[in-house]
Amino acid sequence: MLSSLRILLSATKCPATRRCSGFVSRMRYVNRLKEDDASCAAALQNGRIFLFHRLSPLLQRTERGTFRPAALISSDVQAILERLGSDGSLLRESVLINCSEQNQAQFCLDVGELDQEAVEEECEGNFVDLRKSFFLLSGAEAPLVAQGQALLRWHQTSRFCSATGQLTHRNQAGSQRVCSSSGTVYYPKMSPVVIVLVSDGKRCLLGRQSSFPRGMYSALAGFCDMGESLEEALCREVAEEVGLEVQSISYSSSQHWPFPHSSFMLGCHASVSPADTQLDVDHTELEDARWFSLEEISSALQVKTPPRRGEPPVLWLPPKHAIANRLITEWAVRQRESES
Ligand SMILES: NC(=O)C1=CN([C@@H]2O[C@H](COP(=O)(O)OP(=O)(O)OC[C@H]3O[C@@H](n4cnc5c(N)ncnc54)[C@H](OP(=O)(O)O)[C@@H]3O)[C@@H](O)[C@H]2O)C=CC1
Ligand SMILES: [Mg+2]
Repeated sequence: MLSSLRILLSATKCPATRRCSGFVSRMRYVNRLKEDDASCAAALQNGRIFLFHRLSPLLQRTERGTFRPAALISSDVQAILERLGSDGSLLRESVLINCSEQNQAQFCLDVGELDQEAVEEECEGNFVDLRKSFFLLSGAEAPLVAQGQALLRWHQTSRFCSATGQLTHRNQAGSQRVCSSSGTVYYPKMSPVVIVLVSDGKRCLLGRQSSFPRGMYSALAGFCDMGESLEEALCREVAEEVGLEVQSISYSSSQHWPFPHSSFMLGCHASVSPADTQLDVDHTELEDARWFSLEEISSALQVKTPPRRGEPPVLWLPPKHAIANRLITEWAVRQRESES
C-alpha cells in the first residue's frame, strides 16, 4: 500500500535565507559557546536573559499593549537576584538558547526558587503559562520562548544518569550533560511527531482530544514509533484515529514543539478519495473528529483569542505559531485558489 503513495516533497526555504548576512558567523559563535565553557561564561556576562518561573516565561506589556518576552540584561538580572536574597550562583545556571541578530548571546533561566510576585514586581512583568503566552506573542518570539522552556525542562528532568543513577553535570552552555561516573554524554532530546491535515478535496479533517479547551480542533497528530518512517507513522495514525487510508502525502514544514516533553513536529498534507470519507473515530484517542468546509475554516482562522467562559461555543484553532495552524492556513489558501 505504502509504495503506491505519492510523496511530494516541497522546496522549503533555508532559515538563513530569511536573515541578514552574518548568519554563518552567528551560528559559529553559538557553536563555540557550546564547546568552550570560558567563552560561554564571558558571553553570559554581556548576554540577554529570558526569565522563567517554574517553566512559565516572563512577559512584559509594551506601550502598544502587545506582549513580548522580557529579555533582561545579565547584570540587571544579577542585581535583582541579589536584592531578592539569592546568592550569585543562580545566574550561572542560565542555559544558552541562541544569539540575536545584534550578536548578543541569549540565555534562559528558571528562578522558580524565588518568590514569583517579588520577581514580577522587580521586572515589571508577569510569568504567564507557556500555552497562554503563545496566544500573546508574535511569530518570531514564540519559538524562542518555547526553545528556552524546553531546554530548562530537559535540565530539570535529566539530573541523573539513566544507566548508573549517578548525578549528571552540565556544561556552561547547558547544551549537554555528562554522567559523573560513566562519562556518558546526554543531549537534549525530542520525540518525532507526525502532524497531518487530511483533505478529501473539498473539506479538511480536524479532531479534538477531551483535554483540549472547549471548541478547539486541530490537525491529527501522533508520535512516530521506533523503526517507522514519517510516511508510515502518518498512515498508521490516520488509520488508528479515524479509520481512513490516505492516498497521497506532501511534506509542508517542521517545528519544535515544547509539549509534552519536546516534540519534533513534522507537518504534512494528505488526501483521501472523496468516495472514502466515512469516519470511524477511535474514541479512546479522540473525543471527536469531523470534516470542515472552507467556510467553517475561514471563520475559525479569524478567531484570534480563545472564547472566554460564558461566551457562545465557537470553532477555534491552535495559535498562529503552532504548525497545525500553518497546515490549516495552507490548505485554506490552496482551497480558495482551486475554488475561484
Ligand atoms: N504544534 C502543533 O500544532 C500541535 C502539536 N501537537 C503535539 O503533538 C503531540 C502528539 O499528538 P497526540 O495526538 O497526543 O499523539 P498520539 O496520537 O500519539 O497520542 C498520544 C499518546 O501516545 C503515547 N505515546 C507514544 N509515544 C510517546 C512519546 N514519545 N511521548 C509521549 N507519549 C507517547 C502516549 O500514550 P500513553 O499515555 O497511553 O502512554 C500518549 O498519551 C501532542 O503531545 C501535542 O503536544 C498536537 C497537535 C498540534
Ligand atoms: Mg493523536
